[in-house]
Amino acid sequence: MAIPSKGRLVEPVMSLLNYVGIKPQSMDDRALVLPTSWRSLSLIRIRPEDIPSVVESNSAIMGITGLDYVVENGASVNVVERLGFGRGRIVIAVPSGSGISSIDEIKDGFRLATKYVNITSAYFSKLGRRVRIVRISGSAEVMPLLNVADGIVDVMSTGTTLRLHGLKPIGVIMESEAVLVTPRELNGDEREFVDKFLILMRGALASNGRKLILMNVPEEDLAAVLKVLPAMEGPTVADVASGKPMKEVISVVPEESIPDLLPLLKRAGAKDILVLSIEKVIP
Ligand SMILES: Nc1ncnc2c1ncn2[C@@H]1O[C@H](COP(=O)(O)OP(=O)(O)OP(=O)(O)O)[C@@H](O)[C@H]1O
Ligand SMILES: O=P(O)(O)OC[C@H]1O[C@H](OP(=O)(O)OP(=O)(O)O)[C@H](O)[C@@H]1O
Ligand SMILES: [Mg+2]
Repeated sequence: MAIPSKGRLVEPVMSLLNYVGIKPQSMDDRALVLPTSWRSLSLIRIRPEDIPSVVESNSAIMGITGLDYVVENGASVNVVERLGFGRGRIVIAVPSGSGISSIDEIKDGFRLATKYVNITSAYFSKLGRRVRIVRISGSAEVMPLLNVADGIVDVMSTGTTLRLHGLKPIGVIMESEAVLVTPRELNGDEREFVDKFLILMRGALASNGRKLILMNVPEEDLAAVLKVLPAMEGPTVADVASGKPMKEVISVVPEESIPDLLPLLKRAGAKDILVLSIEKVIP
């Protein structure tokens, strides 16, 4: 699997893999190939912008990178999952005092500094506009200040970096987030491996923020307890083998509901409440 060697995505990708149960076996931060606790899986650390090419050539059967880099690269790969982190918008931004407030006001010859050369040129070609693209590989926000360009196309998340450099967004070209990509063609074994990974990864993502809660409830209090208890699909109510008029109630609830939920459950009559972490949810 190709994973980012630098930048924003490194940490969330490593923690996602950890969640799935994949642990790198090398601690050497210079190592580009990391064997893992899954014997048939190695992680290859690649620049995020190069990951689409590596996956397209079948040299890795999976890769995690930004959707923006997949589009920019133009590689023919399948985007099999959106991962919900590394979210941003690729925007066109101009100096706040420029008097320009929409893309329509960007005329032929306008200089745009960007590392998203292909995305930018495709966008303006479609509009029939001939902008001048200044290829850079980072620090885009400073380029208008230096008069290297009249505006930029770059990723924006909170907008802080744009504001800090006297820029304002005037249009969104695309939304981006981290994605899992695979080659167009996989053999049977590879497909099986990717499917196994996907089941575990979706399970880990779905379990995020959820807790398993179990409790004993005297039968006469059951209705009151069920009234306050949220559940994924209705709580499970099971008999307790003690012979007492007692039930065991099991449910999966959002983690943030726990502080409010516990006193409500106690008051409703629940006893011996256990709150447990969920490793995976496989539908
Ligand atoms: N502030 C941000 N918030 C969320 N996602 C971001 C942010 N900045 C970049 N990304 C996304 O993270 C991915 C990898 O970013 P990376 O660190 O390589 O680049 P960058 O920070 O955008 O640029 P550079 O390192 O070239 O300045 C990209 O897909 C990008 O869209
Ligand atoms: O809209 P904002 O929330 O301000 O985020 C946008 C900024 O984040 C990214 O840079 P990053 O912080 O990763 O810095 P670097 O890539 O220059 O190290 C990106 O290149 C933008 O400059
Ligand atoms: Mg960065």
